[in-house]
Amino acid sequence: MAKKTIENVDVAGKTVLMRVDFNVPLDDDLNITDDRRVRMALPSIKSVIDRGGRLILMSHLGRPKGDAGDAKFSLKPTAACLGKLLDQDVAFATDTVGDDAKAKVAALEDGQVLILENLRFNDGEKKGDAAFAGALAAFADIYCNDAFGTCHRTDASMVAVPEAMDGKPKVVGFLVSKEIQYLSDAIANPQRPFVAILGGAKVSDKINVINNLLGICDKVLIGGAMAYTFALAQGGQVGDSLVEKDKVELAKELIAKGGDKLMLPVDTHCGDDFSSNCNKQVVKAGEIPDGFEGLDIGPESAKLFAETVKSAKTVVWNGPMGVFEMPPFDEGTKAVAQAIADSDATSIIGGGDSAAAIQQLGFADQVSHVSTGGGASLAMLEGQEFAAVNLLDEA
Ligand SMILES: Nc1ncnc2c1ncn2[C@@H]1O[C@H](COP(=O)(O)OP(=O)(O)OP(=O)(O)O)[C@@H](O)[C@H]1O
Ligand SMILES: O=C(O)[C@H](O)COP(=O)(O)O
Repeated sequence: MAKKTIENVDVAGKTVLMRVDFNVPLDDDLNITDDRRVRMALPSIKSVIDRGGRLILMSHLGRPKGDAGDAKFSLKPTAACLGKLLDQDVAFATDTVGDDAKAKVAALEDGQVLILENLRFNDGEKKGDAAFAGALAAFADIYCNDAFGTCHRTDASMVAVPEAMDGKPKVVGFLVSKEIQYLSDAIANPQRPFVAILGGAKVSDKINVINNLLGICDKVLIGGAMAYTFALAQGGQVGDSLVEKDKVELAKELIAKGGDKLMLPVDTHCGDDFSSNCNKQVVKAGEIPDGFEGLDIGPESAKLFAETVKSAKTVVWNGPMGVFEMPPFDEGTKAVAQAIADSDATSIIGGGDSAAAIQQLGFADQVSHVSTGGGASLAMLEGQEFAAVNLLDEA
């Protein structure tokens, strides 16, 4: 069902409390190493301030545990980053619902922006605490959720805060709206052939995604380390590869359920050490010798996967095909990314690492949509519904 968006509400002279996902990576000097999540929230932010609204942004950063105030979890660098992107001052409150936040909210003028400190510095955020939510809700006239990466969470700012703003407008931002449009439409109304490519480290992270997509897709291609658990399930030899022995039975069930739909690698690029300059060899899938570990899909698999992608009308990709951070084991991931970039299919890239890979390889502009959500995009591909979105106003 379509949700009311931020552009559907009159914000002039009003205070908007917007949940964003500014959970950005920081280096040791607290520089933001990838500001994509801040940039992707700009359309909603601008929509409010350009129409004379007063904007309070709230987010979490990382998973602080009892270390409130620790600079490595502070949202302060995002205020400077956003200020540069907007070319205007962005105020920063050193707390969430304390004296500094209250004073800065009261001082906000039309067209100005304030960022509150990390919501998770307050225990109430993860607990969904009503008093904490009530204090945040009291700041504003309008609630907006533009935090796609956090939509699968039921933290206070995602659920209890909009619930506490009963009677006031509760809307989605442009980013959440766009992400849902791509990720849920791909599943509900895919143009066929619909091909999913799943990789990454663990089968256990993606069991529900594989299960759900096997019911919807025409082909599900499996790469990454999780392919070795499937190889083991087929009675193959996996040498020293990363495997999840307790998931072998489940892999057998998925192989049986998938039939021809499930495509596993036919060869493996392996090495005798987890490093770029190890001794390498390409072997048939399930024939990895002792002393070697699988680090990428092999060239035959890359070709097969690329051909399958070429014939697709919809492609969803989550998780790299190998250890793409360590050349030459980035070749399988590159081949798949290149095939997606070359294809005319609607292409959706989900997951933190696949998004990073497509960016790193320079193909981000040649795909239809790169999700800002890791866990949230997986949850959508599993077919989950989000309480944080369901409770917002209908259009
Ligand atoms: N054959 C392999 N052996 C060991 N590690 C591998 C292998 N193939 C892929 N990986 C690693 O898996 C990691 C990515 O897996 P992950 O499941 O986290 O992917 P993702 O879903 O795209 O990302 P995220 O979890 O951040 O959303 C990468 O760091 C990559 O190096
Ligand atoms: O990076 C993410 O996936 C989101 O910001 C959610 O973070 P979380 O997994 O710590 O809730």
